[in-house]
Amino acid sequence: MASLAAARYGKDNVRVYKVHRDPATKVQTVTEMTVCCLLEGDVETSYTKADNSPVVATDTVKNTIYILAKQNPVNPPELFGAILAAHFPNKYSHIHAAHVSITVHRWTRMNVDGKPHPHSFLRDGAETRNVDVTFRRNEGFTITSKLAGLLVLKSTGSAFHGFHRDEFTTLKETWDRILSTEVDAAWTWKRYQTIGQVQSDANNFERAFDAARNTTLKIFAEDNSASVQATMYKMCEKILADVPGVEAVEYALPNKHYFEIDLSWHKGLKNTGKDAEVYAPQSGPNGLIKCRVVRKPASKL
Ligand SMILES: O=c1[nH]c(=O)c2[nH]c(=O)[nH]c2[nH]1
Repeated sequence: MASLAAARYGKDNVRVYKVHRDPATKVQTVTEMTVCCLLEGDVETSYTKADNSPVVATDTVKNTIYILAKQNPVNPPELFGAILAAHFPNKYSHIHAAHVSITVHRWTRMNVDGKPHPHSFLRDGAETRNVDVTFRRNEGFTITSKLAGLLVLKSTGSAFHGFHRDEFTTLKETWDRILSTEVDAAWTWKRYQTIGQVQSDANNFERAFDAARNTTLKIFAEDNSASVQATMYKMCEKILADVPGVEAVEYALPNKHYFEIDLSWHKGLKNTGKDAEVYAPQSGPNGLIKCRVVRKPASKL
């Protein structure tokens, strides 16, 4: 006997663009995002009995994303995600939860002749701002904000020594190495009960994103890194200290290796250790270091 243990369905890869035109200044502002919206509820018979009657079609989900984007602000994405997620359980009594994931793509305003251009933008990097919002009837909203795909490199100021050694170990200790990673950072907010509560934190979502990005860059650049682990923990600590509404911070950092190349075979060329200048960037394998940091429970004393 089989039984349906979990099910959710909806539309993925819904691409949406929205423009805001300021009539007074004629300045236009654009947002481009990719949305995934999955529903959960009393839809079991659609899987087990080929009964489509409870299915809010995924095409309807896509239409709803467009309509709600027209009728509501799409910024901050945390708020739009919450509006969208709440819509489905509020409209359909047999839908109990909605999971919305939004990827916001960069369109950075162009500077032309030193002045911000009113309606022209550039894609300055693959970095995205993402959110995951789940709304469950009677439970409220869980919101995780993310920064993804931020590629960074430092050419010194990173070491890795004192690690465990045994008969499987070949890695040499280093006191000066290249450190490069593509930052994936996520911070989870305290639970919200109402859209009003999410709305009143709108500025905090914007500030938190800027703080998380600035903290990531500043600590990456300034930390005399003992390891990816030690550096990422400092980033998590700082974000928790700076953003009171955040309960947990997570990072996933690939360690993108740059190998020294011994060129001594060519006329004794010195290119290792302190003489290393030409390196071989590696596509893989790469280290992958993850952590999740939460606030310490308050002492009972
Ligand atoms: O910062 C690092 N952490 C590791 O765990 C590790 N392992 C490794 O081979 N190089 C590195 N670098």
